[in-house]
Amino acid sequence: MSQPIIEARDLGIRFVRNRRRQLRLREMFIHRGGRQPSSEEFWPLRHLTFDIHEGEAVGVIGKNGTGKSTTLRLIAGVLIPDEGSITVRGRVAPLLELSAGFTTDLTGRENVHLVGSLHGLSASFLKAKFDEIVEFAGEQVQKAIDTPVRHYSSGMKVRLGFSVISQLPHPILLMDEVMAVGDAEFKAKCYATIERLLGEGRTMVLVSHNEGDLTRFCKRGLYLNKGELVLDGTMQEALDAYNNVVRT
Ligand SMILES: Nc1ncnc2c1ncn2[C@@H]1O[C@H](COP(=O)(O)OP(=O)(O)OP(=O)(O)O)[C@@H](O)[C@H]1O
Repeated sequence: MSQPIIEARDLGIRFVRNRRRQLRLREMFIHRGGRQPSSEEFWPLRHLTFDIHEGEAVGVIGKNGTGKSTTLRLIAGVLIPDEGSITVRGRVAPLLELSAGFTTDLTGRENVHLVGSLHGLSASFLKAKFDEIVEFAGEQVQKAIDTPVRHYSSGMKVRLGFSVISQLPHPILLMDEVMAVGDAEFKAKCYATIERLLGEGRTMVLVSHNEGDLTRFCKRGLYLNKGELVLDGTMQEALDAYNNVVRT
């Protein structure tokens, strides 16, 4: 078998949670002029080992705050691990959080060009595809394309983000709760695009709380709990394990 396209080995990352913001008024008086309260380190993810092969669609499930988005950010290279390693053999098209990394003071039009070029799309390609990208994002975005993105709704940002990112030729697609904010029309467009991209042999890692979306696209599932990979099996096995814990 060929080498995995994504290879995580004993992967871990440490974050610092600064306690200062959580101090109560009384505690602030106690600490006044004295030693600053210490920051608290924690591991949102630790000891993660998995391989993902080219063409696989893998769903990631787990309660809120269990490290799903952090896993995607590590794969995207936005975060650097403190332990272990993550090897990614191919370029990544990331659709993380609500947008594709838009600059909110720039207009939709400017962001399409900026984000597209940051991901390696040429100016001539973007010019040729611009109308298609905006049309895919829908009528509301079309009307607001020369308005700063800070005035866009969450749904509008995701629509435009998905529209740009789905144009990338990169072999790996990362998606974090993309369909959750879209309306029915956008979901249908997303489904068709994802099916096309998977049909082309792309690899996808999908974070979602929607069982329908996960089972629709992913044969394989990773179930994370408290920053640990509890189960790496079929999507249904991962969902069953997650639901057993949630219901007890
Ligand atoms: N930059 C950061 N600094 C400190 N803590 C962070 C940072 N980013 C995330 N965290 C914390 O790390 C933990 C894991 O967060 P993560 O966003 O990966 O969870 P998640 O499983 O994607 O959650 P959700 O389902 O709510 O999206 C949480 O406790 C979160 O508060």
